[in-house]
Amino acid sequence: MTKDQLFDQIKKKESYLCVGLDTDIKKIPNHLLKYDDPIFEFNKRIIDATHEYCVAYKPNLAFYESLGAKGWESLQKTLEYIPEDIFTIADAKRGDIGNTSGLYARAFFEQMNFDSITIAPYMGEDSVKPFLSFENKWVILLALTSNVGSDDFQQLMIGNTDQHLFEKVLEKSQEWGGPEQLMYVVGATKSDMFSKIRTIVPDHFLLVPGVGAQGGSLKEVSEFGMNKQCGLLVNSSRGIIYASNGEDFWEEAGKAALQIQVEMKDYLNNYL
Ligand SMILES: O=c1ccn([C@@H]2O[C@H](COP(=O)(O)O)[C@@H](O)[C@H]2O)c(=O)[nH]1
Repeated sequence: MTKDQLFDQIKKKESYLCVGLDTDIKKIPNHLLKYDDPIFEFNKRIIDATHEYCVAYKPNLAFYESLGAKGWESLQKTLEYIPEDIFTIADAKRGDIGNTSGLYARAFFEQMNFDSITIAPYMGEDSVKPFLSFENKWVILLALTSNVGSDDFQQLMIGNTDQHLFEKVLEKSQEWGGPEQLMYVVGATKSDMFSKIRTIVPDHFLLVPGVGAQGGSLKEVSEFGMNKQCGLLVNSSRGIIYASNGEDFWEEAGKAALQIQVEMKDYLNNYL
């Protein structure tokens, strides 16, 4: 999916919501455990209930890989079930020396047909470039993450400059790819940094986790992070998929997604 096509979807659905498919076998309702593939059955119902209100789905690989071969199967089936016009993100946080990164890229872009993958930038250019050589596929580079530990490295000042390490990541990585194939992860819990980030990457999309369960503010992210093509994919995982753990879980997930979409519609009208 191209940047313009993603923006078209955002305008059509009046939404920049990404639903996180962090499907935990220990958290899904008991009645699904009778199925052969409970994870897929859960995801299928979540997708049915939320697809009208979101423009992206983001399965986090940890939830699938932790189940071994069966988890990979559930992931593949889930990916195939997601409607064609919805952007897909493999939240895998990969990155290694070049030849290894190339194989990770083939795993997620060829074996599986994800639109994008999250990548850790720590190993530098040769670890990221192999992911950028695939047409119509996106790299989403971790810049300023939502967790407390982002203080440890990402928010360190570099040498005698007034630049944080995450700002250097934003600046340097623009030599590797443009806004048509690179996005950045910026946590919703870091909304005070969005204005500064927009001065460095005015045109790129930002994937923003951290609203809902982590307490980030959708309003602040939208006010300070939106650009002329929206430029935001705001993720909520637990806040949507575990809105209820009863038999009605999918209905409640649909309502939780709708509630965010309605708020997003307002912000698109106000800030776009
Ligand atoms: O900085 C980051 C990067 C990734 N994540 C991931 O996003 C979701 C958030 O889930 P919630 O339940 O909405 O809190 C999850 O998959 C994280 O691993 C992040 O939170 N922060």
